[in-house]
Amino acid sequence: MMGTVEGYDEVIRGPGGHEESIFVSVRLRPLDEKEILKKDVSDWECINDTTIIYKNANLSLSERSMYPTAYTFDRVFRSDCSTRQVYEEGAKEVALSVVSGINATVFAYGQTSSGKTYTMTGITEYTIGDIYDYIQKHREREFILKFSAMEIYNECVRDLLSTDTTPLRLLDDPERGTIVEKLTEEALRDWDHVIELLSVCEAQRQIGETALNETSSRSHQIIRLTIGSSAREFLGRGNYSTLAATVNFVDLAGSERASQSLSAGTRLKEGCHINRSLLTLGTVIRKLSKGKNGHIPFRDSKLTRILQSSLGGNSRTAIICTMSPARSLVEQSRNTLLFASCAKEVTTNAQVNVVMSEKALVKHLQRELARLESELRSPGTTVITSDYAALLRDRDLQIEQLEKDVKDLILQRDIAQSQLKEMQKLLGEDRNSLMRVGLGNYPNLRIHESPDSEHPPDTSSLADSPTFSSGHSRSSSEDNFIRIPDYVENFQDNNTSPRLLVISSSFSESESCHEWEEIEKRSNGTSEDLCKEVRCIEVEDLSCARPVETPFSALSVNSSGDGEIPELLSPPPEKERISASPSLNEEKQLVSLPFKEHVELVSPPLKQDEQMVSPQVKEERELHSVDSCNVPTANSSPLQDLPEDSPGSKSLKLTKSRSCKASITMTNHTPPDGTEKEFIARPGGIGRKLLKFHFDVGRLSREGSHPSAENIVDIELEASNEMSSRTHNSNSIDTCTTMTELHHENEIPDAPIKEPEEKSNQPSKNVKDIGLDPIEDEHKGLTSWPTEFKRLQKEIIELWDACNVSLVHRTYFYLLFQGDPTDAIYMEVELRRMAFLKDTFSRGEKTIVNGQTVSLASSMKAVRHERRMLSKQMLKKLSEEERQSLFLKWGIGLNTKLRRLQLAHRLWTNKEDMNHIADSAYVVAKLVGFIEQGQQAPKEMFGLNFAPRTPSRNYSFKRSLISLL
Ligand SMILES: Nc1ncnc2c1ncn2[C@@H]1O[C@H](COP(=O)(O)OP(=O)(O)OP(=O)(O)O)[C@@H](O)[C@H]1O
Repeated sequence: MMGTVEGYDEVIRGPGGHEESIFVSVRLRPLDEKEILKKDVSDWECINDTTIIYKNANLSLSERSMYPTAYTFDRVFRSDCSTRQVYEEGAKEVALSVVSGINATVFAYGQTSSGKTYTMTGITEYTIGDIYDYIQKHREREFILKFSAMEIYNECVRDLLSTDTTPLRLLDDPERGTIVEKLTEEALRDWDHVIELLSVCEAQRQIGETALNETSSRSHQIIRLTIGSSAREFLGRGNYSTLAATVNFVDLAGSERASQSLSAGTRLKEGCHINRSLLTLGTVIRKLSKGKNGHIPFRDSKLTRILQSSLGGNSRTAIICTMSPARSLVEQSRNTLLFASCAKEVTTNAQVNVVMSEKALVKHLQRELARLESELRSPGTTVITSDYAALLRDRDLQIEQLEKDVKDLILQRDIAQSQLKEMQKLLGEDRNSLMRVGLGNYPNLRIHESPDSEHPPDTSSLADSPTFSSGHSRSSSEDNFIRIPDYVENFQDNNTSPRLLVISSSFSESESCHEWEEIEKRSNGTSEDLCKEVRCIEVEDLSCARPVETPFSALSVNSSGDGEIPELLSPPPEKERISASPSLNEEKQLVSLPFKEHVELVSPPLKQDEQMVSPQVKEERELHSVDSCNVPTANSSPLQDLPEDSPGSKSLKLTKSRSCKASITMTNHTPPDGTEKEFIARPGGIGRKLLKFHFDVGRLSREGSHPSAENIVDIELEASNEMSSRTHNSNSIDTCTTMTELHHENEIPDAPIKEPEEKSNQPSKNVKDIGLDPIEDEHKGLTSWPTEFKRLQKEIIELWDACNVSLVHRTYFYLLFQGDPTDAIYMEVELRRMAFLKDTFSRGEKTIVNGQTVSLASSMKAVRHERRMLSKQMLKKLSEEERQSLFLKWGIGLNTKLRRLQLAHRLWTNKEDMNHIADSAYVVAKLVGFIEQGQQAPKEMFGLNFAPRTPSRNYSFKRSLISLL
């Protein structure tokens, strides 16, 4: 693992790192002359080595009850303690870790004039002195010491060893953390050189007189010593290794209030900046003290950025809080102690940093490899260490998680199968039913027949129909077909992780097509390679719909992208049709999932769910089924008379959808060898499990009264670990079934959970059967959808954050998926994709997203760029008033520099706070014009594409955003 030692490129953190609390001590200084003159009294007393108390006898009862009177720390120092003692007992151990290759930080915090500089000056000198002593005593090693110093003044970083006052930039290095660009580093020659450099720093440091301290330090000062050491006997041999670490001595500026220091003008401005930095430091410490899980705003100030690793990362840290004993400063002193109390709870995880020469690295890796190999070869002889046990536990957890995933997918597949069965039933009963629901009137509708259909289409009956005219060619119908690029990328991984491939989506809007073409060009794929012709059907509206016995209208569609003219509505060929049985033996399993806004339809229970249907509904269905082949009219739908709350009482409505298509395909396919049996019988044998989840949804659309064929969403998911794979060209969809959406206004499908074992014995559940009865569902152990949604949403947000996903993507996804039960699949798909991405990044690997190679570092960079783009948009998209109110709301000073950039940098940063997420989404949506247009991207695009697909007409911005990914 890489460490963060400035000046060293490749630092390996050795073992032995452990969590350790920051060492916190408090130093009380004596009353100073001014305080004595003002007849101030000393109200604080260190009653032992660890406790300091407030001893004001005049304290009112309410004050006593409000504040603690005793505070305990690792060490407290009385006012008569020398700085040497403070160093020895409060900082030495931490500071000298640096000679052993462990980063260290010592900093002083406290109100102005409390003795921070007084203390830190001594600590710095004592430490460096001891380091030289150590070097003297360890002749067997060669040491290199480098000295640098900086100050943060008014939120600008200045090099204290240079006369150039140009602010230095902070750079983020994914491996080394925050780096101060161009900071001078002097190689130390000897002790005199140290003293010389320290006095240069002192002279350079911004000092300004305040009412409380004539030589008040107005800046935060960081003196940094980097020490590298190597054993002399290996030097020059090429296989040496070096211990490398830095120690920071941080003298913070005074945290006085502007009123107290009577600051005005420049001093007041300084106070604001100092306080902002200190405020952020306080917030960071407070948040860290509660754990490192939430968002820690290190980036909100230069100080916390630079000190990030010292405050919770790879560093040992000691904080000395200095305070005056004066009664008049009691409030400040309490604040200091509060800060110190929080700091006590913060832990860091320092590790030994080892820099290896290439040769040494190779040797080290060879040794490591040999060790691992021998462990693998003889696990029995290897002592079952706690590491090994932990590894096993991890594996178990992974297996558990995978089993859960498999169950979820099986359930989703079952649901889809049952829906598909309904469709097939519809097709089987009446292949021309779609004609009767009005499709014959749509001149632009074309439907593909699967080439190897067992039921060749009877084109004669349709030959004259413009709807099914075989005279259409793709090129002549561009306006009605969407060309969908198949950004199918094989995320081929080792055989322990599922393969995911993917991903395409598109809008029906022509601009979106252009956008796709743009992206296609960028990804070096030809349109032919990437695009797929989509054939969809569309049903005009409710008035055209007939009451049907199944919840779907279904068509077989050949979407192989071969340009063949669609010929006929036909059921899919037997071997490729989804079976209603839960068997996994089919080559592919097509699963339709409900999409809202598309179809609202009569949804009588599936056949296998018959027993779940109330007798009343059954009776009514029987009554109406007689008429099911007739073209209905709005007022002739017999089902309209059904009671509102009966399961089949919803009317069929096929409405417009935007174009969409998406494909997620796992590349391994189940060999038809009964693997599923194993899979079903041995859920624990995850390595041999295969799950295919083919999801294909054709979305129906219309243009006025003449809908155009637009959509197919095809998602095929397959998870396989050990299966021998045969390559599947995901660009071609062998047989797809276009489905309409099942959307029940009142019947909310809940999160599907079902044991795989049950599926062979029990009828598949239709979406509508799940979640209707929360109490019953609870009995069955089903999670309620709202709870599940929140969980998924939170997980996704966390993964976005971890993977540095585009903010625009997050925003669209967040705004589109607000908890509708039919969103479950999108949430699931997004979750999986992000988990995959995170996993890939965590292994330090790159992957390909939309034709571009993406790594953790590049995604980080892209998000930074995106933030800059967003900040630029603020001028265009937000009025002055809106901007100001946002700055205020987001705690950004109205006069601070780079306000817009600051705002952009705060967007989507606090993944714990859902209000923050909602606000961020709102701001981003506003900036990219999403809100303006009142348009929503089709949800399906998210199934499947990582890149933002803004429906915005602001192409240049949109493109630049997309190009960020
Ligand atoms: N423990 C101490 N014993 C004696 N004198 C002290 C002690 N601590 C501080 N002083 C004196 O108090 C004064 C203020 O100290 P110092 O400048 O270190 O405060 P500071 O906290 O760094 O203030 P600022 O934040 O304004 O820079 C100095 O004159 C210093 O000599």
